[in-house]
Amino acid sequence: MAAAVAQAFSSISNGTLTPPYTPNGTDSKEISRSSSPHPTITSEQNLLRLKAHLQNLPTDLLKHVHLSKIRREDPALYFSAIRDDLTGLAPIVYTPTVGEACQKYSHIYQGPEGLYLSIDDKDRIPEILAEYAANLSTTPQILVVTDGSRILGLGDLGIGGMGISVGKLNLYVAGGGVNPHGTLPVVLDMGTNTEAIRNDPLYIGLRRPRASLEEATEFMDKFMAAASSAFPKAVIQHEDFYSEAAFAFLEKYKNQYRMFNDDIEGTGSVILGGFMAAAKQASAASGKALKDHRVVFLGGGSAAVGVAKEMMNFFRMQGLTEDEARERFWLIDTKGLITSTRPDVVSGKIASHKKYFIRNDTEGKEYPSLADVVEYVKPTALVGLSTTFGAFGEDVVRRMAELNETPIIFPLSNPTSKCELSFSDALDWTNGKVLFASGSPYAPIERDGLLREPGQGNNFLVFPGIGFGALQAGATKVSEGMITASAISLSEALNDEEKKAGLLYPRLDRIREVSAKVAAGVVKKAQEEGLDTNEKLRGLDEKALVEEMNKAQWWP
Ligand SMILES: NC(=O)C1=CN([C@@H]2O[C@H](COP(=O)(O)OP(=O)(O)OC[C@H]3O[C@@H](n4cnc5c(N)ncnc54)[C@H](OP(=O)(O)O)[C@@H]3O)[C@@H](O)[C@H]2O)C=CC1
Ligand SMILES: CC(=O)C(=O)O
Ligand SMILES: [Mg+2]
Repeated sequence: MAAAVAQAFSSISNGTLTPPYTPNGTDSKEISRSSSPHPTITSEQNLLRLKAHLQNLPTDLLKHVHLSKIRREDPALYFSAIRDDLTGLAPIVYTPTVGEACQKYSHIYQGPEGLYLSIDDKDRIPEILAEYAANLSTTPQILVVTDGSRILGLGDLGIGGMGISVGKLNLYVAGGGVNPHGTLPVVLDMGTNTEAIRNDPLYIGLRRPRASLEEATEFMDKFMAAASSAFPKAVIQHEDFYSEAAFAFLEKYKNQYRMFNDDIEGTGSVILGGFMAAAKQASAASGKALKDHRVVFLGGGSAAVGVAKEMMNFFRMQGLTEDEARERFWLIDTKGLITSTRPDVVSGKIASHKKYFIRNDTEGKEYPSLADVVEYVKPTALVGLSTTFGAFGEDVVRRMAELNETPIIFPLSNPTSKCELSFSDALDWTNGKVLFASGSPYAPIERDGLLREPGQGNNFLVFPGIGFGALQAGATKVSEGMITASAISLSEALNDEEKKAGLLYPRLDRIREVSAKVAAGVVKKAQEEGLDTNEKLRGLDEKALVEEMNKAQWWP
């Protein structure tokens, strides 16, 4: 079938639109059968062989490339390997290695992995998607779409952003239990502003500067309408759009389509969930009321603003008003603390998404550096979403430990090469007192006879459950309430052993269980808000909903 579809597509495509992709290998059964040279070779042997081969490959990028090939040829084998060792393979198929894979996408390209749509084809998007849908044997349920403009903290990688759409969908399958044949990675090629990429002879995307937001919006309008019409039940996840576009698209489409933005909302959810656990531990140690936590953010982009807004719910739960909750946050960008007296704020040039968190209480004084802000605010928590490696320096981290019994420090920028603070420095500079979560994984460290396990504050703990829950509920949209419900479900997913070990997040090897709980929370909220259409799930209590989510999960 794939060949037939490819042919159908090549007849209407040009430019960078590649032939249609069979989502994560729609025709995998056929491929597996024909690629097996002898009928006595078992799937167990194939799995053992894959694991042995991976161990012999010298770099994580080579492992990533090999696994990508396996995923296209034999998804069941690929997802069996991930099922057996998610903790070991997540850093290969996802952050940090996926960042390098996106940077080198055109160099390691082995064939289409998803749907590549070029802005040059924007007037034919409805036709292209309708034909694509008509030729698929399985209907996509989850689409992850990027324009490649802000891939992790690595900047504008153009068409290389396809790697992130693929990586996220692998986690939808491995972590959330979505059927791989129901996943569709999409990249919208709108050019790239990274000149070195445009000049690379191997680059497979459009060699033009990135489209303006106005032109991009015209393209997105067509894509969102056509994708929702071709796949009316699918959930569309927006991923790694540069901050201005991310907010503009979320605002425009959130009430119109079944979509959410992972960087703004998924990250908001996962950090709210982890902060709930961290704040409780910190308050138990210090005696400080939960409502009195103070949070400083390094970064004022889509992730920082999205997380700060979602974290406000923590303070609302403590009884604060919206204004009082907002007062618990201080955001810093490259120009320092965002204050009402800063020249770019006074002149009105500040990006609109930052305006909500402008501080009006600094009496004309500016605080240009993180150290200045920490001294001024005396925060209980520090969150890094600045894309700046090592930005949480020794002085600042030591000061946090002087100010707090157990400082909460979340350096969340990805990949590891952009992370604000390593786990070992965090432990050393706080004398082991830190409550830590990073965006990309760090290994546990033994300290004072105890094994210290870092948290991984990464949206992959929630987006599979958000998408799966919205899908199962048949939700008409993904509401803010559903996002907050996902955070609460995540915070309630810690088991007794994990709580005793002081973890902020459930262990990765329980991700399927956790995703089912997150999805159930999302379904429940959709029902409460009257946004669900799946009548079969109505009237079920939380336990029954979790069971339904478990039952609906696909296993390799
Ligand atoms: N852990 C997770 O689950 C997630 C992590 N992330 C990570 O968050 C990071 C940021 O993403 P996003 O918000 O979309 O990106 P942006 O590039 O839009 O935002 C980065 C922000 O950091 C500020 N900044 C950059 N350098 C410094 C510095 N030296 N000091 C102070 N501020 C600085 C920028 O300031 P200015 O505005 O002045 O340019 C900007 O506000 C990425 O690395 C991404 O991988 C994102 C989503 C999820
Ligand atoms: C994790 C993620 O979504 C990001 O770093 O952009
Ligand atoms: Mg992202």
